[in-house]
Amino acid sequence: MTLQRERVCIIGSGNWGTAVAKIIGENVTKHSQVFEPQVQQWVFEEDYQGKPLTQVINATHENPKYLPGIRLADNIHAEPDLVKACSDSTVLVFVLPHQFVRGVCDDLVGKVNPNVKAISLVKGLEIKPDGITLFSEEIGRRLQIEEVAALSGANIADEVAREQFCETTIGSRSEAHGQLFHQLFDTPYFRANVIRDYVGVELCGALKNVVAVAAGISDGLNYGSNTKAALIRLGLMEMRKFGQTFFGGVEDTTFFESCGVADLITTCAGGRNRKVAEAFARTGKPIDVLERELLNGQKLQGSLTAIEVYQFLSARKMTNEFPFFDAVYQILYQGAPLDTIVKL
Ligand SMILES: NC(=O)C1=CN([C@@H]2O[C@H](COP(=O)(O)OP(=O)(O)OC[C@H]3O[C@@H](n4cnc5c(N)ncnc54)[C@H](O)[C@@H]3O)[C@@H](O)[C@H]2O)C=CC1
Ligand SMILES: O=C(CO)COP(=O)(O)O
Repeated sequence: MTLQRERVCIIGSGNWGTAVAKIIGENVTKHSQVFEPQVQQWVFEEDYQGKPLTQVINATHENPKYLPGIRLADNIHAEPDLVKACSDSTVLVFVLPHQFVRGVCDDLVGKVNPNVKAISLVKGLEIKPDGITLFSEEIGRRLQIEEVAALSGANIADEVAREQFCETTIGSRSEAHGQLFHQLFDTPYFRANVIRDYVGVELCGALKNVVAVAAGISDGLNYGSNTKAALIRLGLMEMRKFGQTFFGGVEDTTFFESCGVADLITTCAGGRNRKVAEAFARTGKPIDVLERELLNGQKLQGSLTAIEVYQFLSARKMTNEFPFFDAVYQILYQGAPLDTIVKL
């Protein structure tokens, strides 16, 4: 009997999506008894210097818009048609800015095999005033996929792409899926640890972005390392409280994984949320203007998550129980003084 090999599709091709494509392209070749060699990558099509980006990627094996200077394996095929990219696949890797997940899922309803295995690398939460959902659960519910896993960690994409050692955390309810995703992602320079607490993995990945905004504001005020460390600690406590209050089962040990305290440290030191928040503090320009000016099409997650968390808490009259998250929102969007962040 010959076992069916897994066919992988990566949904997304930004900075992280491209770094992950590099890892996946190499790992499917390494584990050739488990995975088909060809990997599809859905690319949100755009013009790059007069040519479609997918054409450029397929010709040069590089995504010069979102991860310049990094070569992808030849087995990565950039595909502009979402349904075509996914329809034949048995493994789906969602790696999109969180504001686009809803639209992508809308386009995929009824188009993917229900036995497909899926993992979300999205750092954000599906928050509406009336409720809060993890993207793994939202993707699973919308596309009728069982037990969608999550991956999150201290993983600044450019550093991972340059093969600088780091760790990551995979949260999977299913042990078998956890093992499969370990084979798909783990490398000597990107060490993956599989745990069961997918809820904690995703919550950390989403909420640390709001803390990174606070860290950027602190940098913009020329405060030093002590202040940033204090903000990281205060933010971490509030992340934990948010998990305990709205998601009973988050385990404290998850905060000690790469997705927890390690991601807070790296994002608050070198991430995009930090960088744009620092510019906000220095210039006073609106965040969306700075995002366009500084990120060349890459997207912020923390400033949006700050609004979503605020609206969610506000609808429950609970903003005063989460003063850190409230302060970030008030500074970014309500004109509160920048140093509100150190007067909690
Ligand atoms: N960049 C990083 O260092 C890391 C990012 N992440 C997370 O990975 C997720 C994806 O982020 P990146 O790959 O960095 O993306 P990015 O922010 O670098 O790029 C934005 C992406 O969105 C696409 N896009 C634009 N409009 C769209 C639309 N209407 N529909 C669908 N896609 C559209 C663009 O083509 C581009 O691929 C985010 O949740 C992020 O927080 C996680 C770890 C590291
Ligand atoms: O999630 C990240 C690193 O783990 C990247 O954070 P930024 O989106 O702030 O760059």
